[in-house]
Amino acid sequence: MYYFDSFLVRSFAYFTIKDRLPQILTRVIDTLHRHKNEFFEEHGEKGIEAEKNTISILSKLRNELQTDKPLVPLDDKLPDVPLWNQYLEYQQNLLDGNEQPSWFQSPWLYVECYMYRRIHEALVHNPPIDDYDVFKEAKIESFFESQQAIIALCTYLQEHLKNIEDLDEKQLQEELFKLLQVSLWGNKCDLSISAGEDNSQKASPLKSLDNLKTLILVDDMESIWSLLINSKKRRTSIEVTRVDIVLDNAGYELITDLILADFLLSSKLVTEIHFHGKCIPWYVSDTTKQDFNWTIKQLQSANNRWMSRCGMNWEGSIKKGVLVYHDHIFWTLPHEFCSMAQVATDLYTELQKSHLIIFKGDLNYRKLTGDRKWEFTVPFHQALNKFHPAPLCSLRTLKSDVQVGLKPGQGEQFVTSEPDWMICGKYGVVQFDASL
Ligand SMILES: O=P(O)(O)OC[C@@]1(O)O[C@H](CO)[C@@H](O)[C@@H]1O
Ligand SMILES: [Mn+2]
Repeated sequence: MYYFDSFLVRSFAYFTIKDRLPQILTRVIDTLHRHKNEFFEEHGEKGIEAEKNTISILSKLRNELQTDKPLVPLDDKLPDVPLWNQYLEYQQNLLDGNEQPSWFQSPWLYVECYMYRRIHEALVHNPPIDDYDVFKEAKIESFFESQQAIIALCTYLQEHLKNIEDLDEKQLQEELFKLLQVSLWGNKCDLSISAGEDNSQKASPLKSLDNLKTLILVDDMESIWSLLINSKKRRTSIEVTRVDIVLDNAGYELITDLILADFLLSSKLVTEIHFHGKCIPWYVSDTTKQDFNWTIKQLQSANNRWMSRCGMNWEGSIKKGVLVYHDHIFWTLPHEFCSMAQVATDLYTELQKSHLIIFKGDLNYRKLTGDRKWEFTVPFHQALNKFHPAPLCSLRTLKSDVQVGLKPGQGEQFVTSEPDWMICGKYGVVQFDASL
């Protein structure tokens, strides 16, 4: 480990930038090669030309990355370009005069986000394939690889929870805890950490919960339960209880989030759910609006009756306005969340309407905590650095070396027995922050 301009450039970060990011770029180039005919059929010669140009831009990008070239401003005229280029200037100002931000010499969080935005820029510059999602194939494959687990969850929701009104409070709490854990462990299925290798859910999601419980390092599920049940008890017939879920990966993880949302609505713990997805293809498997709509349609047309019932119900909830999908450019900027109030005031104001914001996944956790090398025992509230639009919680499996809110010795216990405990995705947290 070494310090660089107050950012600790960490060994895992270096591995990611030097090895994993080029692998991801290579997969993207390979995907474009493999879809050449599709581009020709759809767009003729123009499609082939666009594919060729995009591949050469991405090959050049990969070389820049691998040879630690300076980071350059974006120029694809999309609305987020000024924010990206201001951020580059901010990074420039952190350095002394003659140095320039470069791939190895800039904060990991920034250069990784920057790479995904540069991939998008390469496509945007090459109509008519400018709206092509280079990760779509991987996300779809991951969905189909997780079919058994998805069927198990839809069956559980439709069969086991069909008489949800008859459940008493204790049973309701138990079901909430189960589905919070299913949503937490759904976060293991992320294609960025696997650099695109299959990372689908094979085991039955509900059967494995008990022996995974000990792997939850921070368990604030009780706090989430009391916030929701008290809000339900206090709520008059015309009032709203709103939960926002800041989504992470498409495929299996998105299903776990939809199942959790359905339970929250059907149990009347919550009256509306707001989902937040990404505006552009991001970190290989993150959910875009296209992924969200495709997933609902896919369920509806499934030949499994419980899957299609879920798909119909969820489309109905969207039509009724109790399930709302948002996407804001802030989620695909490099900024830490403590700057949201300044950088994306409209989004911060929107999130202030929520009673509970659930942040899914590791990248969101890194942005919540500013991706700093905090001491493990620093309180979560302190690491949030005044980011607090509403009570919030993180459901995150550990895939990068930042963790706060642990008890003394809880992190240190792994240093010898499991040195990669923070990056292997085996451990998780359900970490809650109540109020300012
Ligand atoms: O946010 P997610 O999907 O849980 O994880 C994103 C991730 O795979 O990408 C980064 C490493 O490349 C890390 O933040 C993390 O490992
Ligand atoms: Mn992700």
